[in-house]
Amino acid sequence: MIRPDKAAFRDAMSRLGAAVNIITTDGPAGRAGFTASAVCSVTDSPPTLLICLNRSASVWPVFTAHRHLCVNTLAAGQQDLALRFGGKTPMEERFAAARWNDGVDGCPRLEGALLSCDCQVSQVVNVGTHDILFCTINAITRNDDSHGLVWFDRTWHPLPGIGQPLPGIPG
Ligand SMILES: NC(=O)c1ccc[n+]([C@@H]2O[C@H](COP(=O)([O-])OP(=O)(O)OC[C@H]3O[C@@H](n4cnc5c(N)ncnc54)[C@H](O)[C@@H]3O)[C@@H](O)[C@H]2O)c1
Ligand SMILES: Cc1cc2c(cc1C)N(C[C@H](O)[C@H](O)[C@H](O)COP(=O)(O)O)c1[nH]c(=O)[nH]c(=O)c1N2
Repeated sequence: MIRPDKAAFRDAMSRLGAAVNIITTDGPAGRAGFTASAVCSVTDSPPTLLICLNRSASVWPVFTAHRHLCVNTLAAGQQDLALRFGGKTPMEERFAAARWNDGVDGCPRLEGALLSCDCQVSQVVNVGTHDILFCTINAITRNDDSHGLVWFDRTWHPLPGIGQPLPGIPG
């Protein structure tokens, strides 16, 4: 058994494979985006997901000022974007690395993403260092020709395409 200090907690969490997303927003406070793996389905009625955002992130004031955002789930081949949006890089350089379309609420939608969800923030709950943003989904854009991508054990793992099981594992 290991006492769950910060390092032990992170080591344990590194074993939870996760999709990685670029969360974007645009509006009066400007355009902003950050990388998030702490994204999760909450309920299908109404369609809701949650995002955990560290309140110390440079993007926090922008996401707090806006009520809309877009969750762009990275496809295999888009992993460089996760590092660009994962901190320290100036905002214009982050967005310059990819092509974007306007979502229904005006937030940047990533071209070629596995999935993009245009969302409205319905509720915010503070837990420790993070805000949990509960988001109602207004529109979904899917790209079924791309391959999935998982962050597991602090590195990338490409997945097969939609409807294609992993070799050796029955679907
Ligand atoms: N939820 C988050 O805020 C979160 C999640 C993943 C990564 N990150 C950040 O990305 C960078 C690279 O992360 P990594 O996965 O290579 O190694 P890491 O050792 O920093 O993190 C391992 C795992 O611990 C969890 N984690 C990390 N920082 C956290 C935080 N502040 N709050 C809650 N959970 C956290 C995540 O599940 C992460 O995959 C780090 O700076 C990390 O803080 C933050
Ligand atoms: C793979 C991966 C996954 C995550 C992150 C990073 C990386 C590389 N980061 C960190 C987050 O992207 C970073 O803090 C923001 O970009 C803000 O950085 P700046 O404060 O703008 O430099 C992150 N932050 C957060 O608040 N919630 C999350 O779920 C994640 N997940």
